[in-house]
Amino acid sequence: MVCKQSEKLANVSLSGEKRERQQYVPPHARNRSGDSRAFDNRSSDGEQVRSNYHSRGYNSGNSFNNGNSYNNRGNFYGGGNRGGFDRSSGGGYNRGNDSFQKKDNWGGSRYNSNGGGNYNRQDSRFEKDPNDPFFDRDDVKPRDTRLEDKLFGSQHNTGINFANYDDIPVDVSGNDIPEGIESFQASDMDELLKDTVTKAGYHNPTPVQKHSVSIVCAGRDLMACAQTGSGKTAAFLLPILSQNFKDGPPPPSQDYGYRRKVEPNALVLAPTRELAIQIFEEARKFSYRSWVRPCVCYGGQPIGDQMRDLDRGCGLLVATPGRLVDLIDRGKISLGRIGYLVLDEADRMLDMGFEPQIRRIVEQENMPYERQTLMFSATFPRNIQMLARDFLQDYIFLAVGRVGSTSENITQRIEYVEDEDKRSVLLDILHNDLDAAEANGTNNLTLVFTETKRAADMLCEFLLDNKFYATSIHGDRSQRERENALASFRSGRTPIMVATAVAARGLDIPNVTHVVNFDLPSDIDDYVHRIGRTGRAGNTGKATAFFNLGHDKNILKELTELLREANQEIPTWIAQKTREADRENQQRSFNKKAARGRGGGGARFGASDYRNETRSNTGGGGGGGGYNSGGYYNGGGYGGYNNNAGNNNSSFDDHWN
Ligand SMILES: Nc1ncnc2c1ncn2[C@@H]1O[C@H](COP(=O)(O)OP(=O)(O)OP(=O)(O)O)[C@@H](O)[C@H]1O
Repeated sequence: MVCKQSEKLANVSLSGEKRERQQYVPPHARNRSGDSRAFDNRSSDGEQVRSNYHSRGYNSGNSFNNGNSYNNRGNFYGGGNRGGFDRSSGGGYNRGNDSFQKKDNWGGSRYNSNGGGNYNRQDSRFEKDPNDPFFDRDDVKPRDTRLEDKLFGSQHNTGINFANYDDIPVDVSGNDIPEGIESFQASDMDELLKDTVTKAGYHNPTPVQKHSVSIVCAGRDLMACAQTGSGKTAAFLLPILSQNFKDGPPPPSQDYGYRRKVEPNALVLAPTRELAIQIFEEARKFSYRSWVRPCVCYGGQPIGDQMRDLDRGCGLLVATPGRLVDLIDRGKISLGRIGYLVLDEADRMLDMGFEPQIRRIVEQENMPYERQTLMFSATFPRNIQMLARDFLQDYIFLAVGRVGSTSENITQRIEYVEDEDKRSVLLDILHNDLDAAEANGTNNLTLVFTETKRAADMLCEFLLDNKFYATSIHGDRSQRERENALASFRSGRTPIMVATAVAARGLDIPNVTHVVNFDLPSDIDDYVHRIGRTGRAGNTGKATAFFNLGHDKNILKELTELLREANQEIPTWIAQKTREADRENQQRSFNKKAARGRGGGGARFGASDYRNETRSNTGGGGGGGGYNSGGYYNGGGYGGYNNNAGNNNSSFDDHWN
């Protein structure tokens, strides 16, 4: 089906001459003098546009140089002492300042691999100020106003509906659930972190943060599910960093020599490179002035650069699974000191086929059994709950709203559009967006999703031919191109980005006011994540989906449920199309969704803590026995599941086996 659609797109794109394509005038713009407002605002002729496209969209390398954050960080920490092997220059906190000398043993004076950041600048900007509330704390670096501007300068503003998050019902289940925090300031979080949180403009915690801070600080494992854009990143970073700040840096490794491994204390696994970079940037922000030095490792970039950066110290590592395995194989990283493991968007990692790598990282390396494990996503299908069973111990399940639901901050519209009309309808939408942006004087961004990489490229080309500034992001583009495209979109230079699923998860881009599903995904969870790129942090957004029975009938029922649940308008044609799709579905012998364990018709799997579902289904009792994931850990049997079942007095057994 996808192929068919691509062919159709190809026909439009390739068969028409360029001039012909440029002659397209969308219906609402007809009879106007000059139909090229999309570009006319910026450029007066088509040729210029094309060159603008190259300089703005694809080749604008400048802006995302800061994506290579570890290179930039040379400016902030240690001023380019990349080697880190040089004791005299690479050490953490080796300044002549008394209060810092005390700590020179923990900052990683050799290789810095205990997580201490380098801090050896002889610069008056970095001298401690006696009026600083943290003056007496040896583990807190002096302020750096330039870095503050960089980290906290462009805060993401929360929207008018931010307070409404508190109205979303919260379901917390498990043993001995700690009380959620009321506010960051009244919580037990480390004082330095409280200060940083305020600098970051976080005045009130979101519901997922209220609970996760107390749960993680209480030393518990957590499986958390909350709607897109509701602050899950800080929900895991804040308690981990707070605990790290309180615990102080680990003792230096006894292992000296050039083969010495980097031993982070916290590991965050993310499915995509861009998401890993984004989490890393958040970690950098929240670890400001602390001993924790975050690093990021992901594919598509020279591994040597990443290894050198790791040598400078790494307390918290954000990584994509493939690159992490590579670094482990090269003997660069040891997981022997991991105290916190986070699987962000774990369901997506499994969809992408990362399960073997994840299982290897978690089960077959030397990761301590006594770690805390946290899993976060807006959706939790069956396969991910099974992973939770294997990796988490006596965990608390936290759901803010129904698992897999969409935020009411997003106004969703479903349009019935045949394939051959999609481009024309899209142009109408983009013109309307442009009108709205002009009227409001805002810089609105529109994200358009296609199903295939080829379709993304062709649609981007088509938009450029129609004088819209657009760029594209997908897995066939080089990492540099991907990062440039994202930076160009983020900055508003190309306010339209055509993307595949690679941009569906986790990306937090302010001003994305409209998400268009040019092609609907086949999985409803993907739809939830895609539209979640707008309407974040209490801001409002729009999502439009092009639906047609040829492609999308499998998703229709779940889509309708989702719309109803989020109080969205349900178009009248949907009832009729649902009946048609039902008739067809009944005739099909194989139901893909059922194969994935979603269960047709009723509530989707994972709508609540699965342990409870199982308990009520089986009548409880049992416990223990059951699952043994293979005994990678000393003492036989990864005890999490058995433990959990036993403590809960609930029964996982037959359901999981
Ligand atoms: N307590 C808070 N106060 C103000 N802003 C916040 C708060 N928590 C998070 N934010 C902001 O909200 C935005 C969305 O947060 P985040 O990216 O963590 O959402 P998410 O739940 O992980 O979304 P997704 O499911 O798409 O990954 C970010 O810009 C973040 O800075």
